[in-house]
Amino acid sequence: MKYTINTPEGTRDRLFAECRDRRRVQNALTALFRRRSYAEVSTPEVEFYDLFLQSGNPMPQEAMLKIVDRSGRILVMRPDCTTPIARVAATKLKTLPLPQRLYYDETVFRSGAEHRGSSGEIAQCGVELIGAAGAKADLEVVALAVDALRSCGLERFHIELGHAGFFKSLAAGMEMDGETVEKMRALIEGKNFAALGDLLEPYADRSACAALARLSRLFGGVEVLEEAQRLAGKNEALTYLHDLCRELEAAGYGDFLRFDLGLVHQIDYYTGVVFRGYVEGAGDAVLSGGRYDGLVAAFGRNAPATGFAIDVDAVAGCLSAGEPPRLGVLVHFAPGQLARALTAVDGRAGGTCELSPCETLEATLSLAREKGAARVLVLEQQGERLVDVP
Ligand SMILES: N[C@@H](Cc1c[nH]c[nH+]1)C(=O)O
Repeated sequence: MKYTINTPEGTRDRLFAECRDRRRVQNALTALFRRRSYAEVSTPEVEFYDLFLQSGNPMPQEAMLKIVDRSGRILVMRPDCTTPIARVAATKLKTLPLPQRLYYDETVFRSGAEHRGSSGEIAQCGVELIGAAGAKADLEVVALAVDALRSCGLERFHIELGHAGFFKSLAAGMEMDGETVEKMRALIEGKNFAALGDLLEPYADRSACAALARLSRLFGGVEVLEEAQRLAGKNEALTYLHDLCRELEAAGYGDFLRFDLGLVHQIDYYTGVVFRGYVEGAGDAVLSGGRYDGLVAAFGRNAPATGFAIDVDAVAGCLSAGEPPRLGVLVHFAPGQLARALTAVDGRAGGTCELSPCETLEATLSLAREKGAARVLVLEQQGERLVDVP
């Protein structure tokens, strides 16, 4: 018989330290979210493909893992937590007063090389603040994004802020057809300057052209907003970002903030402030989010919203790994002594003491040697003794 030993593309097994670090990050994040009054929700791992169609297809179809159910309907493995939560907010939570603060600790599934290359199965911890428009909600969520990364033990990271409205207002001034705008968005996102230059050439007389050509270079400190204003004139999105940043600076978050006006998410439901979190020294973003004011309305309830998700494994990979616990003691117990044996294990730090399944003390000693335990605790009807492993 031939065994199947590989796992499907984009998935892998995670062992010991990886599970422990992932759990540590999840615990830190969910504890913080609960402290800020976010309540946990969980949605199914599979959804109807139509759900994503109905919400305006926020992500490319080829990025979704599809399954066909018994009746022939197309299902997708949850490619995003925000869209199903928008569905829940518009339906099951319809009678609850807004805003609602929700958090999740779930896995999303994405196919295609552009989704973090090696991993199509992404553990996400995130929040959605649903039913709150305006600067105070954006401030709350960006501050929470910084605090969330700090709560995991990260110190050297930053959040890059952009605004979906800036690109949209510039594109509107270009009088381009929708397809060309999409092409331009992809070139800006991919920082493909040469092709972008070619695409913009016929539009050189439009006033927004210079700003669009520079957009993917407009990242850095507050001076970026000034440069953008020089290129594009006074713009609501720029003023909004400027004011938001001032408030965040006053609250002590300034050191963690940068701007990236060329930040265009691949997910397409964003309408306002957008942001990503980067850990210094690591390439990909570990956090991604922003304002999405039209998504809940796609399911029948008018509710502006904002939120973010953190890639748990990416954060865990940036933390310095702690020492795993070392096995020190094996417990060899006589018949009738199970309760005492368990008490002995429970009384020591997790992972440092375990039961021996062996019938004879010789076998337990040789097991202890093999596993590197220094001692064996022998529990008999009368008394106990600690034996050094020779
Ligand atoms: N769902 C988004 C993150 C997000 C949460 N809320 C808003 N945006 C993602 O997976 O990138």
